[in-house]
Amino acid sequence: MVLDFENIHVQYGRKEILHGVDLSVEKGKITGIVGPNGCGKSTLVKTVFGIAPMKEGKIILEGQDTGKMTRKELSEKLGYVGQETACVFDFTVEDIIGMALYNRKKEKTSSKDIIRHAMEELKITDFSGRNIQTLSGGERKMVFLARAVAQGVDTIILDEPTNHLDICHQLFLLNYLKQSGKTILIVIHDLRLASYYCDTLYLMEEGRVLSHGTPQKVLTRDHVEKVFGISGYMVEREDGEADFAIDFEKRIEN
Ligand SMILES: Nc1ncnc2c1ncn2[C@@H]1O[C@H](COP(=O)(O)OP(=O)(O)OP(=O)(O)O)[C@@H](O)[C@H]1O
Repeated sequence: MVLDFENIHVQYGRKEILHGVDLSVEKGKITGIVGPNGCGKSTLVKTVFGIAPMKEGKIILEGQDTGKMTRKELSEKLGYVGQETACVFDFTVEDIIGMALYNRKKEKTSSKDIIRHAMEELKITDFSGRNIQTLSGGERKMVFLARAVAQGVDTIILDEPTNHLDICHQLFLLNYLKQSGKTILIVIHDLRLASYYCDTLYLMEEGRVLSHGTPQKVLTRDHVEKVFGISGYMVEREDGEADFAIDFEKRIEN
């Protein structure tokens, strides 16, 4: 495994938010975390960077305890795209993407070329020179994704990256991640997208992992009803691909 969360406990004040979470991310695969609002998904991924304080537990990245790594060492191995893309200063798109380069060792390719390449990869060359504050929420999201790409790392953690993106950009982004061959840990709300793009899913409920495994194993009718209070389940389409269906009319009485 590339990244292992072992027995993670997080507490804010007197309230324990995560009660011993274990999660493993496999090399070259997309691992998704799903679960209702407030169940602790973002808190879990933030523990890697020390943004959420761990009371107990350990995170192992490529065999190293992240608690013993400097932020620079972390940034050489791990990219992060958080939920927040607000920016109050007058940075250009290139300035934001260029922030990724502080971790990169001296190499033949110039900084300008790396930034340009990341913009081409995410098809945002039209934003060149724009002040980040003048971009829409979805456009800003793509810039922050380009920054993670410019980091040149093999593992990226993304917290609700499809938030603010229209459906076309959601599919573009997820297809991009899928074909990139990178190791991806993604917090994602859309169960249909999660079921299609993720190799492994972790379903969280109230600070614990209720189930993990293939989307078929995790997104059962029982689990979905219990955790989300809706009627949804995996189905097989005519072409043999798995899909996720919702009974829109049916409400579950808890
Ligand atoms: N800094 C903080 N101080 C106190 N409580 C916090 C803090 N950050 C998060 N929490 C609480 O921890 C719980 C988990 O929050 P978290 O953001 O991890 O949930 P989530 O599953 O990512 O939710 P969402 O799907 O809404 O983004 C929530 O009850 C939240 O109010």
